[in-house]
Parts: sequence; C-alpha cells; structure tokens
Amino acid sequence: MSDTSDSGESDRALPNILITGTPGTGKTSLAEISAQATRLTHIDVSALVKENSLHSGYDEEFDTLVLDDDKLVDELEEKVSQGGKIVDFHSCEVFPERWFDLVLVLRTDNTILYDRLVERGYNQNKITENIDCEIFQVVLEEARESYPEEIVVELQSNSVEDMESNLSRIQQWSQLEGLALAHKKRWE
Ligand SMILES: Nc1ncnc2c1ncn2[C@@H]1O[C@H](COP(=O)(O)OP(=O)(O)OP(=O)(O)O)[C@@H](O)[C@H]1O
Repeated sequence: MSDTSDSGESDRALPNILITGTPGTGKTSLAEISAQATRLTHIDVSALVKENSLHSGYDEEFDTLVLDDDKLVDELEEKVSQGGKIVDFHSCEVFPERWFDLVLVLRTDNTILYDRLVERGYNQNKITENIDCEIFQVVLEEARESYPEEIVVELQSNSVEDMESNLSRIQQWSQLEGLALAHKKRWE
C-alpha cells in the first residue's frame, strides 16, 4: 500500500518524527524515552547500519562507517511508511522528505558537547570534526534544505531539564498529530 496519495500527502495513521543533530547532542536518549512515553516505535539508525551492514566500509581517519544511502533507504522504507516511528540519526538529507511529519534538530553548547564526546572515547580528530559540525550548525542547515521549514524545529539539549521539556513537547505533538491524522483518515 503506497503511503502517499497523488498530492504526495502521506496517509499514515500515526506520525513519523525524525530526531537529528550532531553526534553527542542526545538523539538516542531523547528518542528512547519518547518511544516509551508515546505510541511511537524508536528506530536507532546508527545501530541498524551496523547490525545490517548498511555501509560500504570503514573510514580510519574519522573512525566511522561509510554509509550506503541506498541500502539504508531500502531497509527503512517499509518500516517508516507504516507511520508511528521516531527515527534518530546524525544526518537527515539521505531520507525522502515525505517520510517525516516533524524534524527535531538537537543543539548542544560546544563545551558540554566536547565533554560528552571525550567521555565517549572519541579520538581528537573525531571530536574536532563534530564540534566544528555543531559550531557551523551543519545538521540544522541540512535539515532546513531537506524539509519544509515549518516542520523543522531546533531544540536545546544541554541538560536533563531540556530533555524533560523536549519529551513533553514530543508527547503533546504526537497526540495532536495522531488525532489529526486519524480525523483525516476518517473523513477521507
Ligand atoms: N539533554 C541532555 N542533558 C544531559 N545529558 C544528555 C542529554 N542528552 C543526552 N545526554 C547524554 O549525552 C550522551 C550522548 O547522548 P546520546 O547517545 O543520546 O547522543 P546521540 O546524539 O544519540 O549520539 P550519537 O549520534 O553518537 O548516537 C549520553 O551520555 C547521554 O546520557
């Protein structure tokens, strides 16, 4: 069953949310607690890429896997088209625009992000690359270029209070959007 009608409108019964942002900004943490608090299912893309070898090798310099975009999109298409997913990944331009009803870009202050990346054991090269990525807000610009501006929301993710506030916004939004989608389906 296609998930888009001729107008490109999705006919998902439950919304899809993408949580993106520089590595270390808290995507997986927020996605996990949000899935527990809503009817949305969490898809940790980084874990999926590793488990299903959705990459074309390993980049020694930046200590990272080289993503195979086509393999990833093929793997996710059916799952995401059903709706009701909260997807977390540090990049967003690889995904079709029609997949998501809301794109949350997490932002973290550089000093806080630096400490998190050190704690995670990243090498200096990888830390510098990610801090530069956050300073130049690479992921936010990528999200704004890839999705309609009105569905891209920037959220601070520095503290536990921020995480709690972000969670309650996701809970409220997913309930409202879920109602709206159900209403739309009922009256189509
Ligand atoms: N809002 C927050 N306040 C304080 N600590 C946080 C917050 N969000 C995440 N953290 C902590 O920061 C670290 C990184 O979080 P997490 O793994 O969720 O980031 P991520 O963006 O998913 O990283 P990656 O993209 O590498 O998977 C974890 O130790 C987590 O507990």
